Order: sequence, then C-alpha cells, then structure tokens
Amino acid sequence: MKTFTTSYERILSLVDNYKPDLYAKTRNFLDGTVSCLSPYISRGVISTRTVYDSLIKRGYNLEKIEKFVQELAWRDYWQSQWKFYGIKINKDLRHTQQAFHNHGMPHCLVKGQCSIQMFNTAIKQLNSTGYLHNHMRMYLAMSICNIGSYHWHKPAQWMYYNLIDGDWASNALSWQWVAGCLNSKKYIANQENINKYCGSSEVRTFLDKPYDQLSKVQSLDEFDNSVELELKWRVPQQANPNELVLDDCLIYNYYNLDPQWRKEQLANRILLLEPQIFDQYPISPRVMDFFLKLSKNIPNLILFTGSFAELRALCRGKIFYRQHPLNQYSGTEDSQPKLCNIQGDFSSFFKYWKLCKKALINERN
Ligand SMILES: Cc1cc2nc3c(=O)[nH]c(=O)nc-3n(C[C@H](O)[C@H](O)[C@H](O)COP(=O)(O)OP(=O)(O)OC[C@H]3O[C@@H](n4cnc5c(N)ncnc54)[C@H](O)[C@@H]3O)c2cc1C
Repeated sequence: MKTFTTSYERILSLVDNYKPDLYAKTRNFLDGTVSCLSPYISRGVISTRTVYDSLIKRGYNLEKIEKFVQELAWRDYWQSQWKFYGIKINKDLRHTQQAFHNHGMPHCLVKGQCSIQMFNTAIKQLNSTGYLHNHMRMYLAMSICNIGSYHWHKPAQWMYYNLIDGDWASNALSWQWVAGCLNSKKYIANQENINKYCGSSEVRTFLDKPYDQLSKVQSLDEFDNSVELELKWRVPQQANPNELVLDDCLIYNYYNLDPQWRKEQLANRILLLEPQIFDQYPISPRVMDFFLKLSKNIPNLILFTGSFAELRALCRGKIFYRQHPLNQYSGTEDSQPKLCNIQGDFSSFFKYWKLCKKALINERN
C-alpha cells in the first residue's frame, strides 16, 4: 500500500529524486511513473516551482520533460481560475451540466460495492491512503456524472473530503471538465480503456460497450440508489492561547504549510483553522490528521481555531499571509510561488500554457 511521508526532509528528497523520464509514456497507467507529490503541493509544503527548479538544477531540459511540467502548470492554471472566479467555481462555470437527474452520491460507490472491481479497489485505496491516480479520478467522475447522470458538485465534495491532496480548484474544475461544464464536451471512457490502463480484464460491465452506445446512456440501475452524505470534519480539541508572546503573526492554514516561508522572521507562527472554511469545504478526520502531521514541520506552530477576526484581536502587531482564494484576511499578502506569474481568465489551459512555456524559456536565456 502506498504511504505518504509527512517529514519535510523526506518530502524534499522525494522531489530531488523524482525522475520524469518515462512520465509522458506511462502517466496514464495506474502503475506509471507519476510523482505522487500532490499531497505536498496542495498543502503548500512545496510548490510547483520547487519541483520545477529541482528538475532544472539536475540538468533536465524543459523540452524533454514538457508533459510533466505541463501537468504542474495544470495545477497553477486551476488555481488561477479559482483566484479569478472565486466562489463561482462552485457552480457550473461555463456550460450548464446536461442531462443529469441525480444529486448526492451513488450508494454502491461510496460503499465500494459496484460491479466494476477496479472501482471497488480504488475506493478502498482512497479510504486507506487518501490518494487516487489521475486516470482513476477521471474514470470515477465520468461514471458518476456522465453514465450515472449525477450532478458533479456533491461527488466532488465527497472526493475532496477523502483526498489528502484535496485542492478545491483542481478538484471542482476537473469534475466540471469531465461533466462538460467547461467546454461542453463530456469525457467518457469505456471498459477497454480502463482494462488497458489499469491492467484489468473485466468484461460485460456497464462500461463494456462501444463509445457511440455509451454516450447515449442516461441512467444506470446500480447507481440509482443515491445517498446524501454528511461530511463531518473535526479540529483537534485544543484551547486557543490567551495571549501571544511576540507581536507579529504569520498565518499558516490548510493551503499554506511551507516551512521555508519567511523562515527567518521573528513572529508568532499561527496555524489558523477557520470552522467556516471547513463547513464549506469539509475534510475527513483522516485527512485532517495528515494535514496536522505535515504542520509539525513548522517549528513552534501555534494552533488557533476560530475566525480571522478573533485572531486579529489577539495579535498585537502585523499580520502576514500567503495569497489564496479562500483567505478573507487583511495584512501583508505574499504571492503564492508558482511556475509563472500569469494572471487573468484563460478559457483554455493551452492558452495559459503557451504563455507559461514562453516565460520558462525566457528564464533560461
Ligand atoms: C475528478 C478529479 C479530481 C481531482 N482532484 C484533485 C485534487 O483535489 N487535488 C489535486 O492536487 N489534484 C486533483 N486532480 C488532479 C490530478 O488527478 C492530481 O493532481 C494527480 O493525480 C496527483 O498525482 P501526482 O502527484 O502523482 O501527479 P503527477 O502526474 O506526478 O503530476 C505532478 C503534479 O502536477 C499537478 N497535476 C498533475 N495532473 C494534474 C491535473 N490534471 N490537474 C491539476 N494538477 C495536476 C499535481 O500538483 C501533481 O502533483 C483531480 C483530477 C480529477 C480528474
């Protein structure tokens, strides 16, 4: 079973030892050489820039590893779209999802008891490790939305809740991409495709059909039983401090756990857990536990559960934080490290990538 370290030294060593040479050829296979760095990128322990710089320092050149760098850029792209659109990404963004009549989650999938064994194995893996391969995420999302005719939002929340790399931009917008809300084209894969990339040999499943037939499916008996999940989260039972020793405060949160950020600054280091954020974007106790273990890489971190206003009232000096679409803070905002500094609305990733690639090439010269 895949395990994910929470030690910063080991995370940096994973970055410095990752070799993307076979990435383009193998990335779609469940046993392909993907990096498994997303839990650290999503929690802000490292950034897409950290990963890219390590590769360049080790002598890789952009053209040889373009596919991998492009995937790093997908992460930054979704973030930029979240920053641009804000809470609008919680609804169908560009096109209304077509032909859905179910809400909630298919019960058999939540239980890992559907008729496709690879899906049951994936659900078990999600529950035990908090990670899924990208292709499996796409297969599950397309089965739920485009075959089972569910709206994407609740299933996306369910996946985010269970993923240790949960990133609402990558998550919600990938679900929307699959469900045809970004470019009106729905993603569909059949059993032959799944068998090829998962190394399985399942036949006579609900996906074992030619594409022209699959695209006409409007419902699926085994997905008809839907559940409304109650996604409960909990923060550690620990009292907030009554006062802070130092004047200034650096805010860490679910999206910023970078041990290098303002490392030399003399300030209180506060891990701010805002209940209103977790009410809206709940995470499972297992995911919370992983996040809190990662937070141990920041020395003398003080846990604070409450709103930003409550923290502000306690802090005597200045407040510093890193930009993130969920932050409703005031103070000194630092930018998020990323591959390239590109802002704005990009209707397609490839328009964004073109500019990003150009900027990366210019850096070299
Ligand atoms: C339905 C669905 C839900 C998803 N939810 C999330 C999520 O909550 N959090 C998350 O980080 N990613 C999400 N992804 C994107 C992608 O599946 C994961 O980033 C990737 O599988 C992480 O594994 P890896 O680190 O081995 O990736 P690699 O293939 O090694 O890629 C390197 C890094 O690039 C980024 N990346 C790669 N592919 C994508 C992608 N398609 N979109 C955005 N970034 C990418 C990640 O930061 C990743 O760590 C989702 C995709 C789908 C289809």
